[in-house]
Amino acid sequence: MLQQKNVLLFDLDGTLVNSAPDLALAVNRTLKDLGKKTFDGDTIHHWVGNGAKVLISRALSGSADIDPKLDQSLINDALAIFLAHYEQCLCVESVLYPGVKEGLVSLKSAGFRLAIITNKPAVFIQPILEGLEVDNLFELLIGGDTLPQRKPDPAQLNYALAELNVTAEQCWMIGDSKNDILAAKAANIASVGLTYGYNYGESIANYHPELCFDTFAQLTESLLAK
Ligand SMILES: O=C(O)COP(=O)(O)O
Ligand SMILES: [Mg+2]
Repeated sequence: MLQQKNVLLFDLDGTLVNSAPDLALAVNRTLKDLGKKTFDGDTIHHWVGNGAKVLISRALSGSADIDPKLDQSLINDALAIFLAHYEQCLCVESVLYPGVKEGLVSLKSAGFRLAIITNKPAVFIQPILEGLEVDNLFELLIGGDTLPQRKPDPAQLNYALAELNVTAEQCWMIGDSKNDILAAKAANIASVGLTYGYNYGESIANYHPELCFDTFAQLTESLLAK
């Protein structure tokens, strides 16, 4: 059953790239510029997953639950400052998770078509892939601002199906967050949960992806298995 699917839709942050340290660096530089309290990396890590605006709104709220009284103009100013800082530190501490580069290369050589669907702003995808030397493997890059909707909405996944001219049955959506699994289910795409990334401190298995792996090497091995 696994080998009948030949399209792999990958989430980026927490799935291919451990990007939380650089996101935390940019968040804290932003908070410092605004004269606000900064946070440790572990706290910020739990706020990653819904794109840049939600991340900075959580940081301004000091909580995963965004303060409904937050001023919209403060959010917009903080977002602009954050984006400028993040652009300067995309690959300072960010690394591919173990087994990702070898896994992607062998999956592509085995005939799988690869795409990225992330909630991260699209402008950062290519520079990060270049910085980590995996930029020539993907056919399609979809960011959190490519469409008005973001995961867990299925719109980015449905858009990918149309762009790649494939059916939902041909694809796996592979991610670390409930947003990936919920979007996949809403698009009728089978999903794989990876347990090492960012899921707000919760087990990804709670969202019932079809498959679950603890390492990228295990994922690669399963997909390549006859
Ligand atoms: O940057 C984010 O908020 C999440 O990005 P992801 O969708 O690649 O996990
Ligand atoms: Mg992710």
